[in-house]
Amino acid sequence: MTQIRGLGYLKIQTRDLPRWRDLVLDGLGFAEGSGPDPDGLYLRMDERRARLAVLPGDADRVLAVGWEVRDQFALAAVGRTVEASGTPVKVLSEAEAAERDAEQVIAFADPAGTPVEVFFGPVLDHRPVLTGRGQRFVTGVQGMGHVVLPAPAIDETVAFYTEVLGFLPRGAFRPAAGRGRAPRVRFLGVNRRHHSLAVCPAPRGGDPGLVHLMVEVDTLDAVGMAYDRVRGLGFSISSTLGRHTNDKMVSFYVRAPGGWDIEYGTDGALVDEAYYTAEEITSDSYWGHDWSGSEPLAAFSPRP
Ligand SMILES: Cc1ccc(O)c(O)c1CC[C@@H]1C(=O)CC[C@]2(C)C(=O)CC[C@@H]12
Ligand SMILES: [Fe+2]
Repeated sequence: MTQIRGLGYLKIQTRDLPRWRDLVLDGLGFAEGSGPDPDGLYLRMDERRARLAVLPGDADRVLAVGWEVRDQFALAAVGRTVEASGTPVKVLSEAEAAERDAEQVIAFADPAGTPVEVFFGPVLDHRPVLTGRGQRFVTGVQGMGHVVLPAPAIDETVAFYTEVLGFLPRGAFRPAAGRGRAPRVRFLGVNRRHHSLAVCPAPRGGDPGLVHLMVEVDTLDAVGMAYDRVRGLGFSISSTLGRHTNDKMVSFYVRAPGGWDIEYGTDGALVDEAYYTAEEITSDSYWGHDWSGSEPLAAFSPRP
């Protein structure tokens, strides 16, 4: 069994912070929090100080995917296992951990080059979470949501997450275009959320290093209102509303500055490990999820 309990936080860098503010505050109704960088944008979804941190910079890229473990013993165990696999692990200083609102943090890169952090002891903010539409984000024991990472060497990356970090296989998808040849998108889970991570075959690594971040809210109305609002703000809809066949989530995808998406969904299923077996889906959705209007994802485009 894995030590990892869920997706804890995501830290990214952007060249267009004002547009990010519009998207996540006005559009998607995240609550504004605070953090160490006075110029940074810190977003709350629950009692955590910041689940999503958006920092200004000269490139659009992921700075850290933060995975949460129970305590210092679990963190030490993960650190030892990752080191033993031949991946160098950095133990962050107390100041660096405090900057992340955690008691202790370790950092390393996965085989695709994604900056990974594992932490325990998140600092809480007990003030009410004033979301834009009064929606509640579905977090708690399911973690913050899921991330989809591009991986040029997908097998090696999946092996790292499953064999070293202990993520559980939660099925696969082979997009129809390349059936029989295309490598599978692989879904991986650590809790009852169907997937906390998916690894997507991509021609290259590098920036932005993300395909999408999925966050879940408690009602379909909140999803519909966010859909209307981001369109009103002029954001590009990468995929229309639809229901996925594996996690049963009803969601849409909106393009964020930087060439990757935020998936905003509701009604995700809960996996019961007592009965679950990993399956291969042959369609991403029962209905909807029309990607035909999507601008190309940076992760799948040639480097400019
Ligand atoms: C198939 C699927 C199920 C549940 C999800 O949360 C989810 O994001 C997906 C992936 C959707 C979709 C896909 O599978 C084919 C490759 C796609 C189009 C991408 O390039 C980004 C989203 C991916
Ligand atoms: Fe997703």
